Amino acid sequence: MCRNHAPAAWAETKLSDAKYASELAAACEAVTLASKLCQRVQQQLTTSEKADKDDASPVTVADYGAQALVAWVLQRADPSLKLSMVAEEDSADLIAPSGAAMLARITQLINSVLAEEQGAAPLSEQDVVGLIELGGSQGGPQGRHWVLDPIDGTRGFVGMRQYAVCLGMLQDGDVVLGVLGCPNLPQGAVGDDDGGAAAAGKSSSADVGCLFLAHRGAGAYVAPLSSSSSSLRRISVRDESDMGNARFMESYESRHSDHSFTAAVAKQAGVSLPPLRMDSQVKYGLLSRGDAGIFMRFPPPSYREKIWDHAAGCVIVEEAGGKVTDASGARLDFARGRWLDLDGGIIAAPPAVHGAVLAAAQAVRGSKL
Ligand SMILES: Nc1ncnc2c1ncn2[C@@H]1O[C@H](COP(=O)(O)O)[C@@H](OP(=O)(O)O)[C@H]1O
Ligand SMILES: [Mg+2]
Ligand SMILES: [Mg+2]
Ligand SMILES: [Mg+2]
Repeated sequence: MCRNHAPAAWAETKLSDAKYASELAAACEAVTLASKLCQRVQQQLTTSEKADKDDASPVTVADYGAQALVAWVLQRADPSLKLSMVAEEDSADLIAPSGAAMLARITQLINSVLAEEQGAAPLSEQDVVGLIELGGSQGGPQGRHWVLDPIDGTRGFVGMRQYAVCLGMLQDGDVVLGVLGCPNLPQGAVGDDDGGAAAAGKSSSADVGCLFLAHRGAGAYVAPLSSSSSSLRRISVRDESDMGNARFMESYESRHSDHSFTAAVAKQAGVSLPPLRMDSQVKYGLLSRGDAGIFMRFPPPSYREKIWDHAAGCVIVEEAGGKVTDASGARLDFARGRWLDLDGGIIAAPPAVHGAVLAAAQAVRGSKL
């Protein structure tokens, strides 16, 4: 892959000379393009463009469209390499006869974005199916695998709240790049007063839409989603250990993360501020930017986490100086395939706070056994 594709703004950072500079540039372009498709769809989503998967989670034309567009950009960035991508969506429902109308609508959407944003020739329905199917890799500890959640927080997307396009790059078992496109997130700090409005995806300001990115060893950054190549700002987690000032974040949906359990952990740890409840990996972005101090996720015991729900967010938090572990304090291991087998839940926080939250979670878990 040639090395001259890094945006000019990167010269100001450690990124232009970084090992995976051109891959990061491609990832940012892919996420930005997919985010544009999502923004178009969110305003005009109709019920016929949603389907419920077996686990009752929704999938929309935008999930499929974003996955195909990310694969298209990555493939084009390096046509000589066979793309290995571990992505959430598959083509099964689209190639079934009942999926014909949805496939036609997705192809039309992709082609309008490609024509307007890239001046590119239209894709056929078969091309679109092929791009979506590139996401079927099993990942693993060797070589390079892109890790994609085309829309994380589909419930938030459908409900006009927060969502994120999430792309990571796994190299020999380590997530070395992460990019999050967050079209509904205010660029300014999400403070105590506007937390609820931001969670709902509503903001009084025009400055909405953020791109978070990180390169292992070269830091974490944020830029406006609309002009990500011109202004990058380095970000870091909060430097504060006072639990009285700490705010924690968790899923908007209690079925994704047990709100009563996190409330008990917060109480045990001395956290008194109410939680900020938001959909998607936007929460990892907010932690990395210092808007909130703690992220907790405690799904039902039977739930198995997937790597695309955490890969990009995790490297961004770590490069912003934060710590991300499961409920037994182990780092998350993204090299085991499509699943992220971990113990109990996920806790992310600055190092000065992480230990106390982990101890509190273990105490609450112990008391419930
Ligand atoms: N019962 C469950 N428990 C925990 N997580 C779940 C879940 N059902 C779905 N999820 C996952 O939670 C993700 C959203 O996380 P959050 O709650 O932070 O918004 C979903 O991502 P998708 O929206 O990409 O499907 C999905 O993978
Ligand atoms: Mg989903
Ligand atoms: Mg997800
Ligand atoms: Mg998703």
